[in-house]
Amino acid sequence: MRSLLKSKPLRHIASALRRAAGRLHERSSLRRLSSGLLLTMAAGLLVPALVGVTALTELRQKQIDQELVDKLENTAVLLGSSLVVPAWNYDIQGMTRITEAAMLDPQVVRITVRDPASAPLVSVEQPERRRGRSVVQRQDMRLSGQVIDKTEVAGSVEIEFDDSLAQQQFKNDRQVYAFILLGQLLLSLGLMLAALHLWVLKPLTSLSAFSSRVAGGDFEHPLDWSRPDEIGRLALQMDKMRADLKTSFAEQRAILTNIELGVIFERGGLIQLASRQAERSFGHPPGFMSGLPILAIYPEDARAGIASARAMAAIATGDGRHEEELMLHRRDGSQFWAHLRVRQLDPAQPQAGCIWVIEDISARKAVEDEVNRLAFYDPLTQLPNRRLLRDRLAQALAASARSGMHGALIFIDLDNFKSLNDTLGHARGDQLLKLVGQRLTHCVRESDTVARLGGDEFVVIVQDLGARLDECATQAEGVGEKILDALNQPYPLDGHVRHSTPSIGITLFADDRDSVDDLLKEADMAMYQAKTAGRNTLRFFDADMQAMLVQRAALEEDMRESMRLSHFLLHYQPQVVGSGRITGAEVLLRWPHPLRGLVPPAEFIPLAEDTNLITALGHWVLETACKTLADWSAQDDMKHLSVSVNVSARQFRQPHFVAEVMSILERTGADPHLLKLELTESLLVEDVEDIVAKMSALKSRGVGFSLDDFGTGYSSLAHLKRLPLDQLKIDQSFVRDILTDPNDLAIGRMVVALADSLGLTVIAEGVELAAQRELLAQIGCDAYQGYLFSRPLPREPFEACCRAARQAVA
Ligand SMILES: Nc1nc2c(ncn2[C@@H]2O[C@@H]3COP(=O)(O)O[C@H]4[C@@H](O)[C@H](n5cnc6c(=O)[nH]c(N)nc65)O[C@@H]4COP(=O)(O)O[C@H]3[C@H]2O)c(=O)[nH]1
Repeated sequence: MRSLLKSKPLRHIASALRRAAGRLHERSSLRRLSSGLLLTMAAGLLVPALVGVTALTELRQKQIDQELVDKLENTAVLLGSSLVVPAWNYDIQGMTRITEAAMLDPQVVRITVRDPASAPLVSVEQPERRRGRSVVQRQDMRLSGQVIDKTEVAGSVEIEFDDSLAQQQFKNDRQVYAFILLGQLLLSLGLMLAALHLWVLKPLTSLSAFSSRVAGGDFEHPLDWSRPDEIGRLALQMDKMRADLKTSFAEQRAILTNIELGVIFERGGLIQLASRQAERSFGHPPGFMSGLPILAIYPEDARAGIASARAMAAIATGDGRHEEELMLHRRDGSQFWAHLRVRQLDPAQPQAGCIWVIEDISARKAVEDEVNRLAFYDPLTQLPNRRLLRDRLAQALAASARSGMHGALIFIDLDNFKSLNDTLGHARGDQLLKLVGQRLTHCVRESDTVARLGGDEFVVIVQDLGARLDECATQAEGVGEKILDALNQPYPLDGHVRHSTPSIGITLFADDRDSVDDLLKEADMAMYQAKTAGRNTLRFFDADMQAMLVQRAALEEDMRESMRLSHFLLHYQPQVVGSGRITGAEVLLRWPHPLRGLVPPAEFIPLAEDTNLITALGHWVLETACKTLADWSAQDDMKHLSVSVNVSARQFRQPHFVAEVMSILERTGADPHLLKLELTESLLVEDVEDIVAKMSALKSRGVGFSLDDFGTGYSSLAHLKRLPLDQLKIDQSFVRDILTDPNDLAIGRMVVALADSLGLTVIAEGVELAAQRELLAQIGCDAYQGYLFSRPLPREPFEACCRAARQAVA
């Protein structure tokens, strides 16, 4: 076989087939199928043909060889017969003629005639030797019959054949066989290929194109074939599959288009398919999500990496599913809350991809946020409320215990907010609270917490102020001062500028040993200390404050009890002109406490103001003072005396204050001209219109007004000019050092000058020394009040004092 293949034509065929096969191999799979079939068919035809040709040529070779042998033998016999007589006669010429005639056969190469003793008689040889094999035949020449009686050997003849002609003949035959074989092969192959192309390859090519169209999503064009054979059945089945696919794709698309969830099919990190809702959720036009990396749905910041890594890791290491709620990224860069569920199609084959189901939960989150906001935030200021504050404080304490860093809890209460709210109205009060919240937020870092406890109470948690207590205290004080300054700035409310001040209490924390409640209580107590210290200031908490607070609560209770039992008293302190003539008295409230003795008003008046007991208490003071006035009007030596009554800002701001005073005056029969109301400067901070109106109403009935503590507050000249005042009172803080402190003296002078310019009288309080009185007289002060003349006294001793003074002057 190998030798056969080495023959040239077959080599050509084989190499041509190989080339054809090679070319076919490079083509599509269908081409590979056809080249495979072609090779198989060629081999199937070629092998039996080669075997047949081989057998045939071998047979032919034998046949030619045999023919040569037969011919040689026949020629030898014939030649022997022809030469026997000449040989017997020793006729050389005759033998030569015969042999030369025999030599005409091209296959005969040599003829040698020998005598009986084998001596050559005639020998003829072709001049040119052939190249083939030599075959020699020797034939005895026997004479018998007609010439002699017995058989005699006349000699022998030797004939030599060359087989080259026979071999040539064989070659020619073989070529003919090869050409016949080749022709048959090519014809068969051609016919088979034509049949294969027509019946198999062409339909397969059409089916392949059809399946490519279906694979590309074209389900619309059916395969309209009617062939009864196997390929026809295959085509029918494929078309049925197309129809089924069309239906199921239509169903799938209907689901993907109408489902309210976003569905993404992802493989190898790329989005293969996205539902319409997914495209809508992410803000992509239809079809635009396919091909995008799945990471594109995550926000671009650092959380995205973490979130996506979390999802991938959970899918890879878990049971092939992952679920979480997180923010996802829209095409326009905005973000939305989503519930994300990721499932692997086949956990055994991660490369098969995942289904991502995305539910836009923005609306639900918004509701949750709203609920959360309502539960944890103050609706007015949008600041954390008490509940959230407690939670944040607990977290801050835990964090402080972990880090060893100190923090501070700052309690802020607005001074006089209640009266401001009452006089300005709730809308403006709310506006003020909002501004306070905003200012507080600007005073601290974003990580700190500003909360509103309710009313005018705010709390700030400041963290990480330092590892040392002193360092922390300094920092906290800085924050407190900043808050104090910020809240002292004027508040623009509906076109009017208002003022408000805070009292601030600060407590520090360094670990979680103190409970949330303890800390809040401490900061609250510190804030009260700030209030007691005169407001608009800040105080740190210390342990004594606890006791003080308890005492304060008890005091409030006692005060209510004393009011019920009418235990309060009025003391009268003389007001004098010149060297000692008493013109009137300031009534000063006294509280004889069953256990504590006489409690000074400086201790209980602020508490009465904070608890609003001052309104009832003030009413009682006014009524009692007016009764005294009425009593004195019946006494000749007392009827000229005026009475000054302290009126707290809260009391004055009562809407019915004017009516209340009128009604008391009427009821008691007191002369309004002898009643002087002492207002504090701090009253003038808010709603001057209302104050002017009330004062004017009372003034028109004869009631006089004195401005108490003048010089300590905020009164502006513009305000003062509008108030129907009668008197300015130089505060005792300026009188105390007026002899030694040039500033205090200058203030005294300024008050007198101001009073002159406004047409008011001036009274100095806290005059303890004659030198003080003299100096005050020198600078133009009209009246005096102080221990130099008398301490505040109960009514009877006061009356006795007045009478004694009258007699002394007389
Ligand atoms: N060191 C010193 N002090 C002198 C001298 N002369 C008088 N004082 C005190 O100075 C205070 C004067 O009253 P104020 O400035 O109206 O200040 C009053 C007033 O603002 C308030 N207050 C007293 N009674 C009433 C009241 O009935 N109603 C209201 N709203 N406040 C009152 O309590 C404050 C304190 O009253 P008090 O403790 O009675 O204190 C009184 C009086 O005892 C002196 O020479 N030296």
